[in-house]
Amino acid sequence: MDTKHITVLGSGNIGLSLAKGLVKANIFEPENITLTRRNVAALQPYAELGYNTTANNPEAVAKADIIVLAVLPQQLNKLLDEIKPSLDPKKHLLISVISGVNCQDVCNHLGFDIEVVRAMPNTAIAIGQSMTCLASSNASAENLTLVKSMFDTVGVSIQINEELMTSATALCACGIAFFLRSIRAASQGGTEIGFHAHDALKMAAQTAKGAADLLLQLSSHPEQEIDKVTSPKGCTIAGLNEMEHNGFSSAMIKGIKMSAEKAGVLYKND
Ligand SMILES: NC(=O)C1=CN([C@@H]2O[C@H](COP(=O)(O)OP(=O)(O)OC[C@H]3O[C@@H](n4cnc5c(N)ncnc54)[C@H](OP(=O)(O)O)[C@@H]3O)[C@@H](O)[C@H]2O)C=CC1
Ligand SMILES: O=C(O)[C@@H]1CCC=N1
Repeated sequence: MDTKHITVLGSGNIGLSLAKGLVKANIFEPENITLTRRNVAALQPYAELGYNTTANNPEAVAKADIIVLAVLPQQLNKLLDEIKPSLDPKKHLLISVISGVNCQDVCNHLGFDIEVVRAMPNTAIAIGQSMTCLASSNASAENLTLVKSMFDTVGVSIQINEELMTSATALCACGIAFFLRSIRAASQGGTEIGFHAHDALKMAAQTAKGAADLLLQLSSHPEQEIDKVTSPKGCTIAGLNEMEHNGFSSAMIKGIKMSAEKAGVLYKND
């Protein structure tokens, strides 16, 4: 894989996180990655690390084997118009991390068929801990395997049906923000009951990591693990029930449904 050249068109939050993750996983050298954005000066720290940086999308496409589309949904059509003359369906594989845009939407806008794999990572990709969902309606099995092997080096990936990609966006890509907010809220509670803010945050984050690892390593169900914590007449069940009376689970479920709804219309509304 490291003999290939990968170009990230739209090197913002997720594009840069992906590039950093691929380098950290040792499957690409910065020299084999080109990063683009219009405000190319903002990429100077990456140029100093050996990445190729440019504002010239067609040039960046011409030197790539794999092209990652990582602009906002509302920025996509303009980008596709710009790179269309440089795209070669026989040479290029597109990976789109853009929410709400189908593989067919990309081909329709270009006016020709090109293999597109949709990937929905989250920002933990920068440290090799992403949950990434993959889907395609037109990529070869070989290219899907290639993309899966790439994303498996920067976390865990699964292949899903394309119609579930907006749901995957809500649960996994937006989801990391939901868990971060939960940890922040727990730390705020911790400060109110006596811990300095930096200690409370560290304690809350490690507690959350332990909870996730209990489920991942033991393959157990959350309620099974919760039952082990809630002593009869104890303080855990008192706190948990208070949270539920205030809509804790309901708020998370409603938030995820709202994000999925929004993810489904991000492109269509522009
Ligand atoms: N953030 C996240 O956690 C995730 C985001 N996504 C998806 O990834 C995409 C990007 O999101 P995010 O990284 O948050 O957004 P950002 O705004 O951080 O990144 C988008 C980048 O695209 C650049 N850009 C815009 N137009 C062009 C262009 N014509 N040519 C080259 N670069 C361009 C912008 O820089 P400049 O203005 O300088 O050109 C910017 O750096 C979205 O479609 C989102 O749905 C998917 C999964 C997770
Ligand atoms: O908030 C957003 O729209 C993007 C998509 C998933 C994560 N961030």
